[in-house]
Amino acid sequence: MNALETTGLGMRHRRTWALRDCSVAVPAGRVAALVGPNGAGKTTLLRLAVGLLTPTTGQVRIFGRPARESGERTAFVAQNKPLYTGFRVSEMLRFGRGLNPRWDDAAARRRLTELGIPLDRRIGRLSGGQRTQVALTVALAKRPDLLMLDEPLADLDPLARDDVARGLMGAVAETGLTVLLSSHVVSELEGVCDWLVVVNGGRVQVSGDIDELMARHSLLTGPAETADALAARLPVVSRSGAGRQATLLVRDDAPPPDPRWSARPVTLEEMVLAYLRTPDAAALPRPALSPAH
Ligand SMILES: Nc1ncnc2c1ncn2[C@@H]1O[C@H](COP(=O)(O)OP(=O)(O)OP(=O)(O)O)[C@@H](O)[C@H]1O
Repeated sequence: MNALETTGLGMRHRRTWALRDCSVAVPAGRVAALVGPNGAGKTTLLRLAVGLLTPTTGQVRIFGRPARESGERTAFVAQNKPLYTGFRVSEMLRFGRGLNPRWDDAAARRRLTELGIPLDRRIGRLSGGQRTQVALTVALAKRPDLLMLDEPLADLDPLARDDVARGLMGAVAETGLTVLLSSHVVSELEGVCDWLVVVNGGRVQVSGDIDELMARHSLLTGPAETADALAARLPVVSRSGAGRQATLLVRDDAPPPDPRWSARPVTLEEMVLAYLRTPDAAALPRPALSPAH
């Protein structure tokens, strides 16, 4: 079962396509990273998925049902962490309890106590990391099956990022929910996320299991004068290097056919950057979508 599935999804604002022909699937139980440069369409995809925007083309399904019917099954933490800064944390919880029939107040209080966040403190007086944790706690207390977060790690120091990432992973382990989070900080997604979606210029470039994707890519280094000949024989994603040495990031796990070249595994960041530098490259075919609805 896919937690999120989009087919031919597009969103146009007047003449600008914020997202085009986007077909992706995030299987249930995954922690998926949504990565792309500024203006790539990440927020648009999340807002469409949560039903806050109506698509211009295509459709979104949440656990097999149209997004607008998913209601209580999804929770969304927007980029600007929409918390009422004048509220105390306890008032925020009371507010959430009143609005959400599935609200788990005991779990929310327990989580905040464990994090050392005082319930009587006003939201506006919390640090950025604490505010993110409160927004995350409120979202988790709704007991969603699919939690979507727009840039939850932005504006946080490394320690706070690590705390937030651990908090998310703990929640996934405890409840089995699916998470989709957008981020610019690719290096910090390693070990947190197990599914990757890359969007660039409104289009999907990559969608798949992170371990499988990394196993299928390698970084080749060798003499620059032979790079053209090698590149003609291999699916090259991006090319770099200066002087006499060239580096090719290829979508291939076989040893290089030229003994003057050496190969090593890619890191997640290298792979993502290679795609972002080459907007025409794509690691698709896409993951299997469920049969046409
Ligand atoms: N309401 C709108 N009206 C016009 N254009 C919009 C609107 N919302 C988004 N866009 C455009 O659509 C594109 C995608 O925007 P989106 O916010 O989805 O990108 P993003 O990947 O989340 O970017 P960032 O990483 O900077 O947050 C951008 O070019 C943006 O300017």
